[in-house]
Amino acid sequence: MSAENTSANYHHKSLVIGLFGFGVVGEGLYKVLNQTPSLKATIKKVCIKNAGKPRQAPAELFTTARDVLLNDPEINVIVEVIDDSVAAFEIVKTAFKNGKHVVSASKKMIAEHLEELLQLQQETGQSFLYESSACASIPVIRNLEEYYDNDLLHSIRAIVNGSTNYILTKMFEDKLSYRDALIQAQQLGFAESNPKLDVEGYDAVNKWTFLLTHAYGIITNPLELLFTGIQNVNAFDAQVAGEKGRVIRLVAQAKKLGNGKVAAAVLPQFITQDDHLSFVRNEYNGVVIESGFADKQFFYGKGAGSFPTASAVLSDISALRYDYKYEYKKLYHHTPLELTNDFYLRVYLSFDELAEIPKEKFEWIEEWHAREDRKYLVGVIHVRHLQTGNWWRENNTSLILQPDAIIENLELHNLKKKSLQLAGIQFHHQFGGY
Ligand SMILES: NC(=O)C1=CN([C@@H]2O[C@H](COP(=O)(O)OP(=O)(O)OC[C@H]3O[C@@H](n4cnc5c(N)ncnc54)[C@H](OP(=O)(O)O)[C@@H]3O)[C@@H](O)[C@H]2O)C=CC1
Ligand SMILES: N[C@@H](CC=O)C(=O)O
Repeated sequence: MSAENTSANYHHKSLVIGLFGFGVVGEGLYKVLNQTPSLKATIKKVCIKNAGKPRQAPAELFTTARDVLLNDPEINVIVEVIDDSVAAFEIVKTAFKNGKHVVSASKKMIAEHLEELLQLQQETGQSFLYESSACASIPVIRNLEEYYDNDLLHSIRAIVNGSTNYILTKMFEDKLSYRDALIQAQQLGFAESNPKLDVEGYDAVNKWTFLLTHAYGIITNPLELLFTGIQNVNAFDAQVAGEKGRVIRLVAQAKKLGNGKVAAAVLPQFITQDDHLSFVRNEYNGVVIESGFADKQFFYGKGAGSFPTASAVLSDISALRYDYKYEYKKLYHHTPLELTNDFYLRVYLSFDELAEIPKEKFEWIEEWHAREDRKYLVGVIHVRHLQTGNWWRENNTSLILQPDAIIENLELHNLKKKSLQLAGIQFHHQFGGY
């Protein structure tokens, strides 16, 4: 080991930080760092957008000129926690080119530019750490990166968005209206500046995009993945869930299929009481990993908010003291796995008018209920029928995955045969010979 690399030197490596953003996360980090003197990391300058805003920190710390931070040779770490993904990408690119390590919380920026960011990291050799952008306080990226071998990771199911989980909990446990629950999520600092990103599933799918890279070496674009948010989940769905002893959560999932490819989606799902995710309430996140020999493991922690997010940023800053970098092992050192859209989902669909549902797209329908106010069915459908159409998001239609939603081809044949035998007659009656 060279002189520079002794543990004593790691300990004394001084980190001089240029911080971008002083909102929920940035201010949280400022406070957390002030309480962690042992880290020997100091914020030299903070770049914000609006000079006139009152700040709980000395005025001389702030600037609106980004180059003051990016061109300062003493600053060796840029921490980027702003809410503008376009500006964030420019900041991160310049920071790399100027020889600075980067810690970021901007999941939208990371998901949309992952390939370019990977290339820049390779070209410049700088560290780029972004643990806080996935599940805030839960160290899921480092665990996926360091612990699980590609071959052993059978599946991951996770609640990765704190705001939607908070809204669902408040709506269905405390009977708060959707609007009031969202306002609370905003006031508590959980929601994105544009809350559409949370409630319509963009934030969760952004996170899932790069978690798939760390889990399976998959590089994809958020819009390639099948996703929606909680915008269509309604009181009727909650009532059906309650009758069956389930809760509804927005779940990101990925499963390695028998053919070695990975099925992935981010959709609302009914969660049974014995599922670890049923335990995840309010702004908490949870991750259930199923692997070859360990069986199930469950990670749980706060998925949004000032200090929980700042704690992950702090941990990334601390990791820079020993030059930690993600190795993207599944991408560079293993054979990366491929995403597939060739699988089936078992879904619940509630709607006003049956005429608006393309029944012919279903392989089969297992349940059908018509109530006074609304109707619902449970059936099995190929993913391509959801990816190529918007009908399941429109006309007040709500789609929620059944608990064991992903069905592979082989399994399908057996299930189909059995279900046709059991449900075929009833099915004909309900749909007039369909
Ligand atoms: N809140 C949370 O729980 C979590 C948030 N994140 C992510 O962290 C990031 C920050 O979120 P959050 O703190 O909640 O957002 P806030 O809206 O609370 O704060 C955003 C900050 O960014 C600053 N800003 C915006 N544009 C620029 C720019 N071009 N240059 C410099 N500063 C700029 C704003 O400046 P000004 O103060 O002048 O307006 C503000 O200080 C986002 O990417 C978010 O997705 C990640 C995990 C959890
Ligand atoms: N808006 C996000 C914040 C953390 O990533 C969420 O609600 O999860």
